[in-house]
Amino acid sequence: MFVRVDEARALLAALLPERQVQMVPLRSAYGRSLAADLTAKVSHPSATESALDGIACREADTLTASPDAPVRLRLVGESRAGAAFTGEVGAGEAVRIYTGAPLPVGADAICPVEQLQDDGEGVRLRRPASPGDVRHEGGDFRAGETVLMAGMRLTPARVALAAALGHAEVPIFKPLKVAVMSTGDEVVEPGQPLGAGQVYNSNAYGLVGMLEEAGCEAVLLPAAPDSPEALEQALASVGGADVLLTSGGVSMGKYDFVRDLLVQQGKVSFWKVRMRPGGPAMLGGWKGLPVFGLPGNPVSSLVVFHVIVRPALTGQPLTTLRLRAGTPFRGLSDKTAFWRASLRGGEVFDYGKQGSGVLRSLSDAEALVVIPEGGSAQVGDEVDVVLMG
Ligand SMILES: Nc1nc2c(c(=O)[nH]1)N[C@H]1C(S)=C(S)[C@@H](COP(=O)(O)OP(=O)(O)OC[C@H]3O[C@@H](n4cnc5c(N)ncnc54)[C@H](O)[C@@H]3O)O[C@H]1N2
Ligand code: MOO
Repeated sequence: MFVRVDEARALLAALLPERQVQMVPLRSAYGRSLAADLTAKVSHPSATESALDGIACREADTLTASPDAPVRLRLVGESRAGAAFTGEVGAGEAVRIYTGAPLPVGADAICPVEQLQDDGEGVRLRRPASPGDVRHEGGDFRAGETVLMAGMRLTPARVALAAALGHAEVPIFKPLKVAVMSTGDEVVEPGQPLGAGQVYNSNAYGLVGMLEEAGCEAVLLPAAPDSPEALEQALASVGGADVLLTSGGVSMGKYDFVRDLLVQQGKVSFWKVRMRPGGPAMLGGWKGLPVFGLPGNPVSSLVVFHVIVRPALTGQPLTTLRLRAGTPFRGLSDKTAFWRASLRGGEVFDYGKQGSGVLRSLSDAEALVVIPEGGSAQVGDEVDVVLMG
């Protein structure tokens, strides 16, 4: 079955097990997906407070203040974080105040120290005090408000927000356990000598990194040689993974045994996706284990992971931007093209070397330009751009 990119994503998502939920301490929450909405236990700010170091006073008293005609107010006390001023600020009065300290009753505006002349008992304001420098109770969020939604990825900022909401632990979807296995007689581990016709196993290391970025538990398996028996043995030893990613052995060659094994002994959900690079990708199952066969070419394997596997594993859609093309991008009549591209000055430029073996391009190019089937783009046209992390 020859499927579109969105169909491939949906078919993979449908083979994944139902996600289990677990509570984790905030320290371990980064990168995970939130399994339930999070509600604020407190308001932030918890009280109306000052955004600056200066004085709190009544705005109305200070409207005429200027460098040439400063307004003088009498100091009646101090408000600092943890020790609020308990009196009331009356007309012509001011209270020294610090960033984050509660605004005293009666005051409605702040004037920063930079605009004050202090004579010990009073202050002269060179400009009117500003109500905009008051931070209102609950201005950020209110107790009881739902602030973080189920399904959101916990970025560092969202972990910080969960802490501010008052949660010490958060419910997350248990990470999927994803095994990675390269295949091919020519594939050699880095650190070993490289013989004629051999290649270092780069795919597995890129994939493990991308899985960890996607919040999955990655299991790196030894590379399997090109023999049906060895491959079958390797698959039988996978045990415990929610899904297996293989690289290599899915194309038309005589030694493409991943494809053969799934066709002969397993189930094939699809073989080939209407995309370039990465067309020969396949999805199937072997004895209950979902197997996603990534193409061996290094660029193909990482691009297919990025645009199909990652969104399916995380449930997060692929984020695309609209940017202007700085170079033309050709299209393909029957495939979506994902061309490696560089970003400069708000425009996107063809990286040039689009061969699927040019691993360097993945390091140099920050983005993929998506040209839909039958489309193309000229200089100045807006195109969809996928950022590569
Ligand atoms: N006659 C055809 N030949 C090919 C077609 C086709 O449609 N007709 N498709 C081409 C496309 S597109 C791709 S992509 C590749 C995919 O092939 P396989 O998935 O079978 O991958 P291999 O043949 O095993 O390897 C391809 C290439 O990648 C290198 N490789 C493999 N594994 C790794 C690894 N772990 N790390 C680094 N590099 C790896 C391998 O040495 C080969 O150079 O098929 C085309 N052929
Ligand atoms: O997917 Mo192949 O990547 O076009 O070389």
